[in-house]
Amino acid sequence: MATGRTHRPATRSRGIPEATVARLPLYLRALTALSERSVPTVSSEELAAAAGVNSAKLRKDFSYLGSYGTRGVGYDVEYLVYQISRELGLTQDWPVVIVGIGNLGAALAGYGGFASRGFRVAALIDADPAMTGKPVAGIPVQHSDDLEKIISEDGVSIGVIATPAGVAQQVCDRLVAAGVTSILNFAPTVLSVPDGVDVRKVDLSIELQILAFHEQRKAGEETSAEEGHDAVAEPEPVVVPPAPRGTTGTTGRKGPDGDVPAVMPA
Ligand SMILES: NC(=O)c1ccc[n+]([C@@H]2O[C@H](COP(=O)([O-])OP(=O)(O)OC[C@H]3O[C@@H](n4cnc5c(N)ncnc54)[C@H](O)[C@@H]3O)[C@@H](O)[C@H]2O)c1
Repeated sequence: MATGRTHRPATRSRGIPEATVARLPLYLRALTALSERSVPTVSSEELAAAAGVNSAKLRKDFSYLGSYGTRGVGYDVEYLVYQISRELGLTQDWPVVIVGIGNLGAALAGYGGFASRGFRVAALIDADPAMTGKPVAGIPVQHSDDLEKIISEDGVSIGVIATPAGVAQQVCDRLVAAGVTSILNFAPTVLSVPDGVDVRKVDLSIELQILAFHEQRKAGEETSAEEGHDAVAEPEPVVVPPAPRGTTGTTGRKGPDGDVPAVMPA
């Protein structure tokens, strides 16, 4: 079933760059917080700071949405919430299935942030017969034998994989064959999917490893400062050219605002 990795162009069909798409949820989160405080307008600088993005980049991103704000007033918060939600496809309900209802799957099932962002947990699926029928976060778990039936009946296009790594590819293949075209993978394995299927991977241990790298670096800098001599000279940075269009870069670590840094340590 799996025929290879998905390669997506760096620009979506409607002309919005992938890096901009990756920042839209950051703007939306900041705008939603403003909306909840009934703040009517926001300047690009304030919103950029709240989203952790540079303000020139924010203005460029919003220009793709056709949103330019009003000089001296800023952006209308409610209208931007609507525009970004519409762009991200969040003005419609997305049924989601979670496969693998162990520690992680159960925690995800109970996560209120899905529903509030337009993702309805349509079904919880697990291979363990002892789990079948048991309610988790108020939803009865269904057996994985019925996966295909559940996907087609609920018109599900997004699947979350929270199974052990060893079965994740097989689960992924079944989800895709049943009609799922977007997968959020928590299992620590690389999934192969046919063209037209998007996979996003979440791995908290990788994030921790990156933090460990920075901690180690900070500790090294402090030791050098305490010893009263200059830190060991950093090697010259190597300038990494941007990946060619149409490829999925894997070497660059994404910054918080979705950028792949152009300069990486040697
Ligand atoms: N991405 C992250 O940051 C992160 C964090 C924690 C755990 N994980 C990963 O998430 C996965 C689940 O972790 P966990 O602690 O919940 O494990 P767990 O053992 O508690 O749960 C796994 C569940 O998957 C079910 N399962 C097994 N094979 C299945 C199949 N073929 N179809 C459907 N269900 C199946 C099991 O019955 C079990 O209920 C693991 O791969 C783990 O490494 C990732």
